[in-house]
Amino acid sequence: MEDPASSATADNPSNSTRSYSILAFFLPVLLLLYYRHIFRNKINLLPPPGPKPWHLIVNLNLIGQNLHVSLQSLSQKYGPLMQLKFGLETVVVGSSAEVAELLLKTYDVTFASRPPLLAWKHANYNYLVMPGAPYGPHWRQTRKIYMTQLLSPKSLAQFEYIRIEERKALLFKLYKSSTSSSSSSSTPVHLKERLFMFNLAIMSRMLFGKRYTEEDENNIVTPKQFTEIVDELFLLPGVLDIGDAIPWLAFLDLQGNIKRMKAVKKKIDKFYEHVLHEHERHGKRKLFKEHGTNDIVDVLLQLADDPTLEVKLERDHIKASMQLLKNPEVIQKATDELDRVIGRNKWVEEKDIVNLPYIQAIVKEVMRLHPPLTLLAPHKARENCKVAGSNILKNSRVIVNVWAIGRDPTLWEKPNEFCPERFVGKEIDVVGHNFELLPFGSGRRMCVGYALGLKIVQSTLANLLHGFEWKLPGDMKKEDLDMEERFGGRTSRKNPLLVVPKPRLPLDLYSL
Ligand code: HEM
Repeated sequence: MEDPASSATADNPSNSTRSYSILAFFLPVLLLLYYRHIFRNKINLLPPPGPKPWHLIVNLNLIGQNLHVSLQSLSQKYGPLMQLKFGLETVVVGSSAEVAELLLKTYDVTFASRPPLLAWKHANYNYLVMPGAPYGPHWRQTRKIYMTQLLSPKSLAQFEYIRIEERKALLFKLYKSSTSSSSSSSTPVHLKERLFMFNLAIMSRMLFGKRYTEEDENNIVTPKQFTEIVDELFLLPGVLDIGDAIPWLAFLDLQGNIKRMKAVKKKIDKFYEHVLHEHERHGKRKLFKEHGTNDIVDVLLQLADDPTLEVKLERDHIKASMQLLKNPEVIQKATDELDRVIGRNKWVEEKDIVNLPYIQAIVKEVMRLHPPLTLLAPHKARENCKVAGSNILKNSRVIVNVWAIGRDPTLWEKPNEFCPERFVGKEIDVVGHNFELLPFGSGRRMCVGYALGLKIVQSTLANLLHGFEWKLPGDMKKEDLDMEERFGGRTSRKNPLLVVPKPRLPLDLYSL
């Protein structure tokens, strides 16, 4: 009998016809599947929407003086997740609470690195300073040191005496200027400048064990030199440098920024060397023996001898880490709360803040409308990542516009109005849990000093309102107040805020 299998030979014409018809039937299906696969991948590869780049200048032509404002208006056209080109750099911008949550929480680990900006290379110890450090063992270890040594709840409590002394000194100086004028009207004070110096004094004592904000012949820098250095260090990472956008043009230093970065690095290096020598010379005899506390330089010098550290602390690591460095009704409500809770016979202490919900609401509202950093420090994508249906490419610079989120009309009623009441009785915090309010960021790269920053801001604001009535100088009206931010590393009023303080507590409280 003939084996049916043996009859199915290649040269059998009926068999070949059957194969062709099967192929003819499946080919369109296979092609369809293949094209669907290609098409779908192509969709997967689509970047976030954004303006079309042109030539070398690419999207830089769209950026005005205030980057956060330009980015906000572009995002109104292209959406809350958009992509731009700054030179050769791919820049992805998140401008809504949802997108911020995706970037900083859902895909936190993907976006936890920093782009290698020139400022972080030249002025900040070759990316060793924590805000500019790439994700990895050095950053992890530095962050741990800060969280467990300098900025732990215990250290913050130990250093409270510095904040109390500096706050007393600030309030005393404000009182002095309120009484210094011979005429009945007091001299206006440049409040922003005073607060900057106050913060700097606290940080300088906590970090270096000494106040470098006052004239002292033993100090290696004058207060003016010290503040100039700090200003440059804050400002330079915020500049848009052509060398960051087009790296092969960096050597030309077309804007002169690299020269500035190197100059400030030289100055800060000399300063740090001096501080380190002073600490080494004092050895175990602390500069502030009376409180028995170590400043951060002491802590870092001790850690430098620790053989168990994952990354050996070299002198440059230590120096890098040292670099940490309009409504009368509202005022009436705040002072009513202060009078009721604190009374007129004492100053506000940090521990009182929990009982002052209106003061807390004012701080939140200030941080919503005027976040000290309008854009979070840039993050970097460590790998390709699909976010909200768009593909973000590895090495993209990722920016979150917290200023735009704070003014998003879909999140906030009357977003441009100053209204602390919007926070009263609401569970919205500023420490990275609520993505509509992110003054300190969120996730792995969130501000490491948020607890200290908040303590200083809340207690200072409370005492400024408790201790003084505030008036605008002469015939200046509240409408004349300029609340516009200038973009840079740290935002600040474009024009100085001059105000006149008048004491409102018993005079003996103002003495040092
Ligand atoms: C009101 C005060 C402060 C505000 C509003 C603030 C805000 C911020 C923001 C927005 C970031 C970037 C977060 C991100 O990239 O996602 C940041 C990072 C950082 N902040 Fe602050 N900060 C304040 C005070 C402080 C203080 C007092 C310290 C130190 C003592 C500090 C140390 C740092 C460091 C080291 C980083 C980098 C963290 C990292 O890259 O891992 N900040 N801060």
